[in-house]
Amino acid sequence: VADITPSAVMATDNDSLAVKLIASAFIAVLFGLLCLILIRLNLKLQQNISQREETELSLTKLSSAVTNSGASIAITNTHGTIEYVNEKFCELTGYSQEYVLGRSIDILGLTRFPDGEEVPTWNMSCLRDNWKGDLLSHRKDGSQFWCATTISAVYDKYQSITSYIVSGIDITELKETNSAMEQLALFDVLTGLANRRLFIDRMGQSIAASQRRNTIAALLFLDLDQFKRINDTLGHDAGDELLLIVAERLKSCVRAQDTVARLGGDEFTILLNDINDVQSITHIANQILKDLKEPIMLGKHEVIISTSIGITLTPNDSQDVDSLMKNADLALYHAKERGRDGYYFFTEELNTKALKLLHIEQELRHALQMDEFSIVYQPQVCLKTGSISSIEALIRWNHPVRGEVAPDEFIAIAEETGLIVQIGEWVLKNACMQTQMLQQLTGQPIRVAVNLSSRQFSDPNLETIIEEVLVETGIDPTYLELEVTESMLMDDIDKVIQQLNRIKSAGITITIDDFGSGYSSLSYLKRLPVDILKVDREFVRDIPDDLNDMEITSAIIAIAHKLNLKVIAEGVENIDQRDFLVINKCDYAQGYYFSRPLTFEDLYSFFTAGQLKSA
Ligand SMILES: Nc1nc2c(ncn2[C@@H]2O[C@@H]3COP(=O)(O)O[C@H]4[C@@H](O)[C@H](n5cnc6c(=O)[nH]c(N)nc65)O[C@@H]4COP(=O)(O)O[C@H]3[C@H]2O)c(=O)[nH]1
Repeated sequence: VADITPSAVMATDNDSLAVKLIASAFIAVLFGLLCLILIRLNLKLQQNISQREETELSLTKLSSAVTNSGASIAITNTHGTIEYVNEKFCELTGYSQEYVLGRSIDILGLTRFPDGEEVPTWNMSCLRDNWKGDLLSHRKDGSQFWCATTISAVYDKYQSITSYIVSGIDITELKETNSAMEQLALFDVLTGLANRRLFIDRMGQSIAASQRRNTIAALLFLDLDQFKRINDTLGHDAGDELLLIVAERLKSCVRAQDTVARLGGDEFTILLNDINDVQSITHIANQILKDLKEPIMLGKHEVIISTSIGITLTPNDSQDVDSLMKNADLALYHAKERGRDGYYFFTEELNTKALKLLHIEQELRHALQMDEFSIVYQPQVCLKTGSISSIEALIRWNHPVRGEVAPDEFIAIAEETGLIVQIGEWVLKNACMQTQMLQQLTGQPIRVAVNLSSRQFSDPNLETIIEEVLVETGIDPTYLELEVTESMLMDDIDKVIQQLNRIKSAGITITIDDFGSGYSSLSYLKRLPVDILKVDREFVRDIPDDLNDMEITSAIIAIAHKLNLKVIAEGVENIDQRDFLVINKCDYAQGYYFSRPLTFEDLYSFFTAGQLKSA
């Protein structure tokens, strides 16, 4: 039975209030906790949202960077199957996205040049590291382009490759510019043959290879014998065409492993590699000589050329590029000296001769600087009057150690080295100056004869030099005589005639020296504007013992007179020779019989004392 007394009722009310209070407190705590959790959850959620937003933003940025990148980008799986390409890829390759997705990256036909190394295979682990290189790739239309490519592997958290990113930039233009520059730097523009730089580089390789493989390499220097004449007469275009034809013919004479180069002008060089015997070289040299002699059509003109070849071998002659070049040049020079249209192998004797030549050349240069040259004069006598008609200037070299050196010992070397041009100018100037002085001292109209060498005669500055000397020394041109030899006049007769005419028009006398010793052709003699013929010493020497010489001498005198030319005989040593010349109406004579060559001082005394033997 329930206690329903008032006190009992009051107690019951108090208990339920307490319970209620506790319950409400509990609920409040619970609610508070819930709120806290909710707040924290909300915070976390907000954090996540902003993180996600950030990630999304950076993904958008990245994707936009990839999509709009100036580089072509493709993403493939580990087998090279394309999963993504950007716009630039489509622009560069000509493929649409739809076409390439799901296809292999091999559609680009990526290959690697020039070393021939192939692009790494896609499914191989060799791509762990990034790969960079230039690839020759193919567009959809088949055209090729050079691509500077980077292939990077993408890894997952377990360090396994999940995909590859292939990015590339078109560098075709750059490659083309580079190869054009390389072409210019290493190849001859006209013929497309190797130029000097490339040839020297190849020589270095050949020298090394011949040592390694125990074989011979041969270096051939070629010089076209008539190139200058063809260039001068038919013009430079014809000359260029000729060089192109020669280049083709030379290439056809050699094997694939050989190098043909053009060093400049008409200088060609050939490098023959892996030669086992010298016969193979002579065989090729003969083939070149034969092939180059085949007629060549230059416009309407058919020309026939020949060549001279100098050959040197490595390792036999040298293993040094410079020495081999010098050797081949020397051998070429010798081949030309021996009469052109032939080949000559370098020998050690050639080298010794060249070294000697070099030494004398240095000495001659020094002699010019140190004033070691002087001039002696040999009187030339008029056989009719017995008076001195002129004097011949003859150079002497007063060597500080060797004493007086005769011109026969150094003129040829000076000629060979080209120094004769400077030496000849020195003689011309000093001979004119001293003759002018002699004229003033003696009051006599003395003419001076100066020898011209062939190099001087073909020097384009000769006429200017003569003019300058005439002005500088003040000598009247009618007192200057120039002695040229027959061989100098043979080269290009029409040009020579014009040149002689110009010199003669100034009033200068022209004499053909050593007449009879060379080619002596009467037909050309008739055309040449010369004044005097000088009978070579050889014909005078054996007069009166040698009947032949006497007949030749008298014939030369007669012919010269028929052509209205004067005659002078040189090397007159005795009275019999003089008498013979007088009887045969020779105009002038020169020789020890009248006087030896004299120094300027002796010549002056000679004039003043009248020591001349009666002519
Ligand atoms: N046996 C003999 N010889 C005689 C007689 N009379 C003169 N001689 C020599 O014969 C040479 C004549 O000169 P050349 O025929 O022009 O021959 C010259 C000339 O070709 C060349 N030469 C000399 N001086 C010069 C020069 O200034 N310039 C050039 N380019 N050549 C020169 O050197 C050659 C030799 O000159 P040199 O030794 O001075 O020799 C001179 C002279 O000394 C004689 O009666 N008997």
